[in-house]
Amino acid sequence: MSLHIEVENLCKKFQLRQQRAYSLSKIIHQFIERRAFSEMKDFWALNGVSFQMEAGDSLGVIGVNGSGKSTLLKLLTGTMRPTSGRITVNGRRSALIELGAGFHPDFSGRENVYLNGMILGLDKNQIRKKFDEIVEFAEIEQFIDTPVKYYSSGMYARLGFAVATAVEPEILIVDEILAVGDMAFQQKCARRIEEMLGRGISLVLVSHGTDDIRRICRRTLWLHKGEPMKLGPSGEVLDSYMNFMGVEE
Ligand SMILES: Nc1ncnc2c1ncn2[C@@H]1O[C@H](COP(=O)(O)OP(=O)(O)OP(=O)(O)O)[C@@H](O)[C@H]1O
Repeated sequence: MSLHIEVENLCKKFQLRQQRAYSLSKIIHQFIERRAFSEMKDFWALNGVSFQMEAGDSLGVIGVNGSGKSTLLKLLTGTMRPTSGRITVNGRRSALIELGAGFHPDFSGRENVYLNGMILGLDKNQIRKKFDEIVEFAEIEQFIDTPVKYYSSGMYARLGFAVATAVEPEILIVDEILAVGDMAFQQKCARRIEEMLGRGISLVLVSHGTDDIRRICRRTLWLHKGEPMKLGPSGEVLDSYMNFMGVEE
């Protein structure tokens, strides 16, 4: 089996500006002397993450707010570079990590399908062939010629998901975004993802909805403050995570 994703000791450091806690007289003194009120501090958003994914593999990523999940996805999509470590992605990626990312608010749904499809690597003809299927999946026939700035967040997510999955990626990277759709749509997305996995794509899915991860993802990576806490079969990792969080299913 070919390796779709290889991540080795991945680290991402940010520089965080820290305001110094000073008295007012000190602040005035600093200001007069034109000295900085703040200093930069290193902050590791991701520290030593490693995993491999084969074709057809699925990885869930969980963790509390600020644990580094989105940072990992940005590194996987190539929109951010690691501070150290290695990341190799073999295959056409399609990412849904920001609501309506790549959508132009003033363009209609139809125009955005073409724009987005082209960004994701299809030509005009290929998009034309898939157009009806995309609109039908998104269930927004009635609004397809309306500028997307008038869409609800659910409609944005539907169209974004429909386009991102219609381009037949080899690697699908999905952030929390599915959570904005209603339950029926979430189930429809989950079914489409399962079909795609059956065809051999790889999936990285970030979700706070542990049910989705348990159902869809073979393995799960639990991040905490940027550190990999546990990586293994989803059931085991999710049980440890819930235990750690003190929540019962
Ligand atoms: N560009 C940036 N500059 C500085 N710090 C950043 C930057 N991006 C993220 N961080 C910090 O890195 C940490 C991890 O952020 P990240 O968005 O990856 O977390 P997350 O697990 O996706 O959180 P959430 O569940 O809230 O979406 C956070 O503390 C965040 O403040």
